[in-house]
Amino acid sequence: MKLHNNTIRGVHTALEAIFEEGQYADKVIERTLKSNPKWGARDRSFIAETTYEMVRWWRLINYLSPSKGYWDLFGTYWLMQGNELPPWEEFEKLNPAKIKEKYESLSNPALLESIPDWLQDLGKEELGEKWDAEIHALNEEAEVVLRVNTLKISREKLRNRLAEDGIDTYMIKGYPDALILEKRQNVFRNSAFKEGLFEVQDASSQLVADALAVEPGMRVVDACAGAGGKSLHLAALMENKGKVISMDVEEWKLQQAKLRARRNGVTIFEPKLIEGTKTIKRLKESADRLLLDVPCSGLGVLRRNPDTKWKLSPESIEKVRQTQQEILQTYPSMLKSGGQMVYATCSILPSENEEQVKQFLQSEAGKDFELIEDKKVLAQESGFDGFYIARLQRK
Ligand SMILES: C[S@@+](CC[C@H](N)C(=O)[O-])C[C@H]1O[C@@H](n2cnc3c(N)ncnc32)[C@H](O)[C@@H]1O
Repeated sequence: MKLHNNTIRGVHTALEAIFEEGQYADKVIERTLKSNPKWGARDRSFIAETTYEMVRWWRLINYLSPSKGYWDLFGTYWLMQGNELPPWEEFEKLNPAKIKEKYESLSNPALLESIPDWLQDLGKEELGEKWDAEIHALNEEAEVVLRVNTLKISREKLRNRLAEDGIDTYMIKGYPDALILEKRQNVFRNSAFKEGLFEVQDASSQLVADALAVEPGMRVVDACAGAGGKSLHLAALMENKGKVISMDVEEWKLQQAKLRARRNGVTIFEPKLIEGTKTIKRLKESADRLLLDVPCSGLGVLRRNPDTKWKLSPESIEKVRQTQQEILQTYPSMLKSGGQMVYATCSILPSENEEQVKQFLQSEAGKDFELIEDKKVLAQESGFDGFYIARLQRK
């Protein structure tokens, strides 16, 4: 592949914003790509993919590179991918044989998987022998998965329609609404997306709404709805009949959800900002189903958000665990007797998952609840994001 100076500069600008200004990788890439309308489709995918991959392998690249200069870092990354460097003066300091030798003499697993030492220790402590294969799987590039909006089109019809536009997809067993892209490409510009015929949503994430066993006509509360990914799925499973009350503490996310609901043709969506415990109390025993898709470390979705590795800390994970238990202690009161709820995270750590549910069930707030089943979705086994999904019933 031929390298171009100006697209590499695009990658540098993005990396600077991510590592020096602490901005989120997805937002930075979106902005970088917008900054130069002259870049074609190939340039754009080079910038997006290279930035993501360099963020993913940042610790390892920094270790192998002769300096912290962006040209050295990029050149090191390029060589790590098995490519050759062009004879540019920017790459003069790089010695491919030296980098290879340094890589081959490595044995520290945290360096090899390019994660912080504390994360290696935590992963081992929580997942034991499953950790090594899990972090390896979480370092792979994610596939692009679509969720068909069955309110507007069937999976088969959407598949044919996308194929006409050169977007080939395949289906997999166990994920009734999913289509997986054969080849990574930008689907947001496709007319089918603009018409609300699909959303981009990982296959594991699609299992969450399925687990809630909703039916048309029910009153469903999605208490941590964010930008509404799972609310939209719930509404589709409910055939747009009943009510989906989508709550969050961040108003801007609910605004985004509102726009997406419109595009998806979802009319049973009702956004509700959580302004304190009062908002929760007002909905006491009013829901047939409750989804708690709680904030989490995001360690199950490192493939998609590799910058999470560098933003997390043991303290931030502890803080998020506290929020998870606070939510479990108060939000289930919104569920009617006999109703069901799902507690879900995109984390693979038992301390955010089954241990939280156990603590809830043993507490006063959980005494009327029982666990029906739970699913620990590991990336190494599923091939998709890591998730935890527990289904509980209120007696
Ligand atoms: C995992 S995300 C939700 C993703 C969303 N369900 C989806 O499918 O796109 C967790 C959400 O919980 C929200 N959140 C954080 N603290 C909360 C709280 N105390 N109560 C309710 N939501 C909260 C965050 O703003 C975030 O949008």
